[in-house]
Amino acid sequence: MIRVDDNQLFPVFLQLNQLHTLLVGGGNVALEKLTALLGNSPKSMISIVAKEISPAVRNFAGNFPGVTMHERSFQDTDLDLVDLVVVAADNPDLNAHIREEGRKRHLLINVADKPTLCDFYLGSVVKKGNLKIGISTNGKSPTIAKRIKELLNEALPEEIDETLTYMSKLRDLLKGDFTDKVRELNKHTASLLASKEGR
Ligand SMILES: C[C@@]1(CC(=O)O)C2=NC(=C\c3[nH]c(c(CCC(=O)O)c3CC(=O)O)Cc3[nH]c(c(CC(=O)O)c3CCC(=O)O)/C=C3\N/C(=C\2)[C@@H](CCC(=O)O)[C@]3(C)CC(=O)O)/[C@H]1CCC(=O)O
Ligand SMILES: NC(=O)c1ccc[n+]([C@@H]2O[C@H](COP(=O)([O-])OP(=O)(O)OC[C@H]3O[C@@H](n4cnc5c(N)ncnc54)[C@H](O)[C@@H]3O)[C@@H](O)[C@H]2O)c1
Repeated sequence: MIRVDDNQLFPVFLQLNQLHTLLVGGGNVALEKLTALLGNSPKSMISIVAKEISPAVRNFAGNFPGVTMHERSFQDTDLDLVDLVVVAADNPDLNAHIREEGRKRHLLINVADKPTLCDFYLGSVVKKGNLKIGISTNGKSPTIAKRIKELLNEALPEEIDETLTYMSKLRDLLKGDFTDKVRELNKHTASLLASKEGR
């Protein structure tokens, strides 16, 4: 049986465009994390620090005005002006050092593919307009997270975004107190579950 307390992750959705992220490393894994960060938040402010920045990272990052690149070794002062840190370097001692220095500054840190060094994990993401679903397997299998993403991507219609926009407009139009509005909004969405209830 699954014990719920084994899964301690608390999901949040960050406004990365309002935060400053440091990415340490400029190789393949850095490119993957950069793609995930900018794919979701193209206006992110990201500083990349790496001894070597690959042409692929350079080309991709060049499309985003919020990204700055610094081709040199990491230094502790890189942590001074940031809110979040993602480490994708190929040096375990450096990972441990950044984690230690980051903790001193109360920063949240992700060390790519090293769950024990992470304060937060990146997740698989399903996006349909305003709808965004983050998927985590509690670090057990990112491959399964990716498959569930593919499944949900196929199952959810693109029109779901129109429904969200309609509901947002409807909420603004509704009169009455909070309870009245919630009752009305629930009435309007009941049909979304009708096929399930009809079974
Ligand atoms: C979701 C996604 C987001 C992203 O990276 O953007 C992500 N990994 C993705 C893909 C992926 N990564 C790996 C594989 C192949 C192997 C496999 O599946 O095991 C695949 C699949 C593929 O590439 O097809 C390798 C891997 N990853 C981790 C380990 C270490 C370990 O497990 O101990 C190893 C083994 C390294 C080795 O063997 O050396 C660890 C982490 N990877 C996480 C996130 C966090 C947990 C998320 C969760 O709770 O589920 C966590 C804990 C930390 C973090 O990195 O944040 C992204 C999906 C992209 C998509 O949606 O398409
Ligand atoms: N490539 C993969 O598919 C993969 C899969 C799982 C795990 N990993 C692990 O992830 C890590 C990164 O992998 P990668 O393929 O991106 O490696 P990589 O060699 O392509 O990139 C490593 C990056 O770290 C930078 N770096 C190293 N020391 C630095 C320092 N002191 N300051 C600043 N930058 C520094 C390098 O310049 C380089 O840009 C490795 O530990 C690897 O074992 C890689």
